[in-house]
Amino acid sequence: MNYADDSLMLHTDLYQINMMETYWRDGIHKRKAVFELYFRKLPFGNGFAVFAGLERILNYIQNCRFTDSDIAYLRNEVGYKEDFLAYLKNLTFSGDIYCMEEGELVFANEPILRVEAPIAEAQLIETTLLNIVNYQTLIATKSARMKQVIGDQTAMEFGTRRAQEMDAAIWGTRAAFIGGFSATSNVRAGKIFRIPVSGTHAHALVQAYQDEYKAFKSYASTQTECVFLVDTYDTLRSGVPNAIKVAKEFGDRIRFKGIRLDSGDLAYLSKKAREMLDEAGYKDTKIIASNDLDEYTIMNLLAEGAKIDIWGIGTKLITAYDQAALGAVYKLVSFESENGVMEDTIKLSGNPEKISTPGQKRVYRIINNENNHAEGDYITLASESITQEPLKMFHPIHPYLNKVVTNYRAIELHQQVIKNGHVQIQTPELTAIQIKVKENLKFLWNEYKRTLNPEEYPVDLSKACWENKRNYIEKMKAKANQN
Ligand SMILES: Nc1ncnc2c1ncn2[C@@H]1O[C@H](COP(=O)(O)OP(=O)(O)OP(=O)(O)O)[C@@H](O)[C@H]1O
Ligand SMILES: O=P(O)(O)OC[C@H]1O[C@H](OP(=O)(O)OP(=O)(O)O)[C@H](O)[C@@H]1O
Ligand SMILES: O=C(O)c1cccnc1
Repeated sequence: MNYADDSLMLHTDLYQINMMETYWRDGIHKRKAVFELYFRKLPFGNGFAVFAGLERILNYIQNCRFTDSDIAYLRNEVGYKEDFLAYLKNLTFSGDIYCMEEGELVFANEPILRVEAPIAEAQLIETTLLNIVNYQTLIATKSARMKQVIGDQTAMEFGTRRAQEMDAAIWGTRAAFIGGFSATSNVRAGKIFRIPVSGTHAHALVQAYQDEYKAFKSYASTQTECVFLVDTYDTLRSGVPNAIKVAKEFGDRIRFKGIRLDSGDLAYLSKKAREMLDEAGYKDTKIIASNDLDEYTIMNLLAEGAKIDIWGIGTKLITAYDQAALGAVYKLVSFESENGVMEDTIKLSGNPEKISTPGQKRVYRIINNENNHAEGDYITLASESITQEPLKMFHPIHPYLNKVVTNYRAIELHQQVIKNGHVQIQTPELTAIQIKVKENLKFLWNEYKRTLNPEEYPVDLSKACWENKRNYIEKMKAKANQN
């Protein structure tokens, strides 16, 4: 039997539904749970990450309802009983979600998103939320990292053909745009998200005509904006001269926008090609480079004085080539007890970095008013207020690393995006999110933004949050020892 693929409700791990059943049969499924989503280590050795994924999360939550085919599948193929299926059939997401804005800079071990919901519902959505945030944030971060190196020059996203399937191409393209890429070759992403689409042509065009000059001529006869790919046979002996020849022949009938280099020594070839274009009077014609580029090759090419104006980047961006996963997790930090009181929860680990921080929390960015730069992020318990001045910040794992900040402002990074299951915000235009990333980066000292070995940006706990964590560690260890 085939089941219609008509919802995302089963886009979760089986264990979530099994746990939901346990909670439901035990009658605790409606008890309020607080889960926080965060990652433990910044990707790519970068000094910051860029959060992306909220738009898709909101779409998902809005459509959170099991369809008939979902229920039929769970009944026929997984074997849940009718009473539990009846509960699932009527379920919608009824909780609250607090989240950073897309484009916010985010660091290790701070909650990006917080879910406050009946535990069964909060559990159900874990896998999808992680799936979305882990990928989109990874690609937005890779894109922003590349853009830090590229600076004000243009970066074009070329990755669809190499992406891990279609969803990755589409949402990865969106994340790449958030991180600072200007355009994509993926026309569907252009249609869905209104990302500018742009492109040149492939080697196949030249091969099809078996003659570079003829191929460029046919292209120029049919396209008004022309970027010629000049490396099919010999970049400097035939590619660039043929591009110039055709541009001259067509004159005002085309816009000779550029040439693309896709192999060989891109520094050397770009310099020579620039000379040839300039000599022929095409000073405004751009040089586009592609071929397995990443932030390191680009850094090298810039250091070599390459005359490249536009960077076309595919594989190493869309697949997050040097780090396949962000590793974000979703942890229960507080749960309603039998008598209706919220009690903090903790996950212990032999590795101090993996011990979760109990309690519902708030995250603030502390901006020094004197220099308008971020001193770090400050995590408090939700019950605390942050009015005390001066502010003592200390490292959560090495508390002797601390500092006192006096003249500052504290910007809360979470906003409520879902209330009782309903979306509370208007999602911003994609361009506005991209601009936000740029603005956010201005608050960061260069030491945190450099590509190689950036300084570690402080993410500190308030005293109350830290003491709460220490108390819970001791309490749970003592309990474990009694058993
Ligand atoms: N001047 C340069 N400095 C640093 N890296 C470069 C330079 N020129 C090219 N590269 C990079 O080096 C790699 C070149 O790869 P490789 O030599 O395998 O391919 P190629 O020159 O494209 O040859 P092919 O014709 O097989 O495609 C690419 O990642 C490219 O971006
Ligand atoms: O190198 P990337 O960063 O992944 O960028 C995308 C690559 O895709 C194309 O090559 P491909 O060999 O697929 O097609 P082509 O025949 O047009 O060169 C293009 O020429 C780029 O080299
Ligand atoms: O338009 C291009 O030049 C392009 C598109 C996809 C992949 N590589 C290059």
